Amino acid sequence: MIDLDGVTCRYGRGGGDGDADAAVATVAVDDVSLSVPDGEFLVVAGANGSGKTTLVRTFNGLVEPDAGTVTVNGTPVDEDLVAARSAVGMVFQDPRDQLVAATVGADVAFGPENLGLSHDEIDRRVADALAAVNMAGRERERIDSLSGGERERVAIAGALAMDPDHLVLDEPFTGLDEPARRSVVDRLRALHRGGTGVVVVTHDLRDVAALADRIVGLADGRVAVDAPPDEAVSALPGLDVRVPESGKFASPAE
Ligand SMILES: Nc1ncnc2c1ncn2[C@@H]1O[C@H](COP(=O)(O)OP(=O)(O)OP(=O)(O)O)[C@@H](O)[C@H]1O
Repeated sequence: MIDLDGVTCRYGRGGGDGDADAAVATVAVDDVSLSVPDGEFLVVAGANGSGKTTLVRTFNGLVEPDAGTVTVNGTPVDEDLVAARSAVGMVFQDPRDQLVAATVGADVAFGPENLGLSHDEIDRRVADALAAVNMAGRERERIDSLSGGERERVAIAGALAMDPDHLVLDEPFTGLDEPARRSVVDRLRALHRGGTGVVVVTHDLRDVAALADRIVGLADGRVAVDAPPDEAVSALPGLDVRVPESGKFASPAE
């Protein structure tokens, strides 16, 4: 469970408290309280600059709030960063920011190696994580030989190899063609069914609306919508969020 209580994040204070500094501060996240239960598929939607990335980066301490608290499984994130980062896996907007090794297997193993696990356990986690993104047995392939969709799936596998309770993906469909988008959506559906909590950040709901248990819509750093998809749909276009054309969401069952 991820819990946010009164979280506020600012940029650009320049390290001082004077009026001049305050005048240039951007409030990216403004007094947000939110709980993300284990196993939930949550979509965080909102226009560019509404605070989505900043908000989810507080979930595992990549961004430290200026006010408020974030706890993961009951422990404040700033008291145990390792626990928070083990429980909340993050896949960045551009997988190139995240892929660190030359081959698929070495890349996915990077996180578990830093946890000090045994070789057998690392191998098992890498194999399981690659299977979960439909890339079983491709450990030896070079990252630079992969398509954009495959790189995205390797980035997801790298986060999964940490065995997180929640997987957070920031704009996972950017730059992917339709088959690659569908493949990533299929993987997210399967992960959710397997019990992993999934948080997807997007300004375009078409790919994930049918999977969501709940949609949180941000506007100017505040929660403007917090509802199941069918209820959220009427409010979201007002937040400059692209919704499926029918305005209705398909059943996630298939
Ligand atoms: N490192 C930074 N330094 C200064 N301002 C920042 C920084 N990161 C974000 N901001 C500002 O904070 C606000 C929220 O940005 P954030 O990236 O969290 O929103 P977002 O909804 O994820 O946007 P996008 O969809 O464009 O990624 C914006 O006004 C942005 O310009």
